Amino acid sequence: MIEVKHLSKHFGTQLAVKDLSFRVDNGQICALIGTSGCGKSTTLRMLNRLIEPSAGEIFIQGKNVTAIPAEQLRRRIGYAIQGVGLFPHQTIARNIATVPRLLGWTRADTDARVNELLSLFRLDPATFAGKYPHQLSGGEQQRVGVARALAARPELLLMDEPFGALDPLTRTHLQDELLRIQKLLGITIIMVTHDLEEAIKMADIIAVMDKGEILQIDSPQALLRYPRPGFVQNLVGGQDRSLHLLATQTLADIMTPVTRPSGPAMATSTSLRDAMAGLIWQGTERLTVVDENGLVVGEVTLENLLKQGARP
Ligand SMILES: Nc1ncnc2c1ncn2[C@@H]1O[C@H](COP(=O)(O)OP(=O)(O)OP(=O)(O)O)[C@@H](O)[C@H]1O
Repeated sequence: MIEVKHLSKHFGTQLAVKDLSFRVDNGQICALIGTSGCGKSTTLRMLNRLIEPSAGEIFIQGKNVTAIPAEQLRRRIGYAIQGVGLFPHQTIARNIATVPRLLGWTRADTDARVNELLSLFRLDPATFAGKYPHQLSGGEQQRVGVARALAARPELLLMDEPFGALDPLTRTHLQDELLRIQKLLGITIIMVTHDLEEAIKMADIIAVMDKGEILQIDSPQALLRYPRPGFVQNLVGGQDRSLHLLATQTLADIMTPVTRPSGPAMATSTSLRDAMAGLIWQGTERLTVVDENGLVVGEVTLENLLKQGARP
């Protein structure tokens, strides 16, 4: 668990981050979202002490991190940034091995970890380990950047717009990959984004920041249903708010249990947004929900879907 209490940062006379307090439980993903210059990156960089706070405290698993030497702390916290920052003259394997090598892992343990991470990110070790960063696509490089951040099994992963520079398809794909890996490893993630859709898809809790302050911190659904008037409402209140709301739930959340099929089959994990698109596309008003073995477990009607996306 990571807890931040009254965290502030001055740059000269400018107060870039003002009295932030929040908490992220183990295994959760927290997204910091807000307009450019609102203090997201500064907040993230104070968590691993790349920037020293002007005031406030940070606790990781109940321990005040100011008591931990910054170097040691950074090795316990993974950090992945937009544009990756891979070392251009080192192979992919060596890039990923950076922190394990600093920590003095044995060659065998380091090699095994590199192979494990490459496989986890669906990059064939035999093909990729010996390549150099410039020989990889942007999406592949970004995966290596995240793999490197995870190499020493950190308890916390900080990500600063990790998918910012990618095309929408690659971006969606990498978001799915990261969610899969995060579930597998149970790691805690704090990510900076300026993309509401990304925050809704990835995060358990979203902190909306403006001018150095957190204006609201809530689950995606609560944020969309009950945004605070003003900045937050403007951020989430566009015409696609109903679609965002639908994206926060899956068929498993709203299905009526049945055992007989009554329409096109969709998996329990399908988001209501995708289900709605599927029904519109197929021109039908009822769908069948199936589990991972293809067994019928429920049904959902278009009427029911519409209610979920309606104004609260
Ligand atoms: N090292 C620094 N020295 C002086 N001012 C800084 C420094 N780093 C950030 N700032 C200022 O602090 C404010 C917050 O910057 P920060 O990078 O945290 O914003 P951000 O929300 O991450 O923005 P973006 O989305 O554009 O990256 C900005 O006004 C910025 O100009």
